[in-house]
Amino acid sequence: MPFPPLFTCDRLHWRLFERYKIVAPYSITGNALMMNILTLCSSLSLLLVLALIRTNRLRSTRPLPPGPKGLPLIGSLLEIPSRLLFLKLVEWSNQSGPLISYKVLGQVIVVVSSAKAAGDILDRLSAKTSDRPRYIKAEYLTHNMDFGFVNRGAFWRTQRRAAHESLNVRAAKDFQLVQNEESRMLVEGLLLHPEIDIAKHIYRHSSSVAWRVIYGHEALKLEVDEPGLPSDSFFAPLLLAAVPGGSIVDILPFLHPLISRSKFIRRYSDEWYERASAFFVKAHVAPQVEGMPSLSAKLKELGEKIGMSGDEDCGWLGGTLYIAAQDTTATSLKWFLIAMLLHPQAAAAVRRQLDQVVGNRFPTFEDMDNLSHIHAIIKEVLRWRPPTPTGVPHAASEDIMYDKYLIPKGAILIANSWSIGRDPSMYPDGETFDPSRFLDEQGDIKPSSPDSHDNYPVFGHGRRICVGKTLAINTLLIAVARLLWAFEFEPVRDEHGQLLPDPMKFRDNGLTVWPAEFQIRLVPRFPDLLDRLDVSPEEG
Ligand code: HEM
Repeated sequence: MPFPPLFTCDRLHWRLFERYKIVAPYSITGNALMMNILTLCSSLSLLLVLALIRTNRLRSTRPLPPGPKGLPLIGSLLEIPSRLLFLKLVEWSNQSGPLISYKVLGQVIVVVSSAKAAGDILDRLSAKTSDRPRYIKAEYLTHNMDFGFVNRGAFWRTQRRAAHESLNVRAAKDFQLVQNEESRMLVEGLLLHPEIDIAKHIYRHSSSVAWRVIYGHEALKLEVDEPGLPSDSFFAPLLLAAVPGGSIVDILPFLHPLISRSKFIRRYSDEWYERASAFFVKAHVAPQVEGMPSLSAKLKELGEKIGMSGDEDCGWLGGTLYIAAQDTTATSLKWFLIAMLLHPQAAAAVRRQLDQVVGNRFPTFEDMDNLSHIHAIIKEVLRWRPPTPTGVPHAASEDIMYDKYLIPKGAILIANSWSIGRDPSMYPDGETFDPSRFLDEQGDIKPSSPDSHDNYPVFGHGRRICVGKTLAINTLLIAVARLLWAFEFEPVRDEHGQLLPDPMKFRDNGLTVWPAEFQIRLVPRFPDLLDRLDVSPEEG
């Protein structure tokens, strides 16, 4: 059965199908096929008319920010890579400046690549720039239950407030107990099980912190997965769907009526939703470890007072946080290890401070005020290799005049945190990994620059700023301090010499970008390391 005309084997078809792994509608036959062709053709014509109207409307006002011209009507569709969008955005920003725009089928996408522009547009104008673009594929997957992907409205506000109640700077202190225990387990696991891939240790650690903080259950084990716990790859479709152009239905929204009516095409998303929903709700309602603080426990206690009483709402709030937390934290730790392999002098500088401040005992949260180098190294890792280099896109809810440009209502706004972290006015020589850029002459952390969010531009902006920022930083602080204290990191060698990772080799996981697989050898710094880890959770 041939494809409908739209899907003939041209470059566009190949790119779309190669990227989105769309199942060709081979099963559509006869009249149904004719109807679908007609629907598609009429929808396409409608879309082209809309694109023309939009283009003309914009031409009559101020210009859009500069950027690639693209082709008539389809804009830059063919220039957008199917993977690692951020590399293309960085290239265009380097050519055209800190505020650029491009179009895909009439949709305007504005990319913000300097700290000042991000501060002006995404922070100070956040009343107009904190919506999310519509993510149709994510809607199929989550049924609009993930508040990170929905527009501002009553549901977003209630969920965001409940998340903030449990994760703000003060509340996050309650979870240091979990972070202590988990970072100790990470070191112990790496020491006792060097045969297990380091990525698996890290994945267990970051997932387990999130799992315990959110649902209050026992720690996740390295070997035995929690029954029914979705693997990291399970969440990948959602992370992919949240990148602009990350799904075919978001590029060609006229397919939505067709897809939404076809149970056959939607069945994967529907099954995904059922499985995710069952898992999150079960995790929320199951009894928690007694006395353990957790988001679920708080929701059960406060319930209706904060408008969060239904198990589905509560389960999905936990699920939203779990998805947002585990992969971003694990990705940061992987980039940290790569940075340490490539820059052993930076690791040595931190260890000198660790040896002075904590000596032979296990570092604790109480040491953190005296460990400026640990803070600096985390800021630098997240600046140098932001785990979410294109952030989570915002949308403009009104026309905005910025500088001499128009950012039209409905434009998708991308905070290009890769380039913001290389903004020469704040981070000169941005390609170089140099944690000392954050330290003053006394070795203390320097006051942060304006619009830098405490030199953590990677956590986003405005009303949408990452709600788990403090939790994430605390998880990283204690894990990084303990890893550097416990081990020397060495590259693995083969007959040709050292196998050093290539920091420009990436694995695209949608919103997060991982380093390509790498190998590392961890050498304990103390012969009796295992005994030194034996601390009570309160001390630890
Ligand atoms: C290093 C780790 C992390 C990074 C780099 C990161 C980064 C981000 C970014 C860039 C955004 C989008 C902000 C914006 O739209 O301007 C975001 C949003 C979000 N983050 Fe994180 N995040 C991390 C850890 C966490 C953790 C640990 C949690 C939860 C426990 C979390 C929960 C969320 C949620 C729920 C949102 C959506 C907020 C909303 O739309 O209102 N994140 N994060």
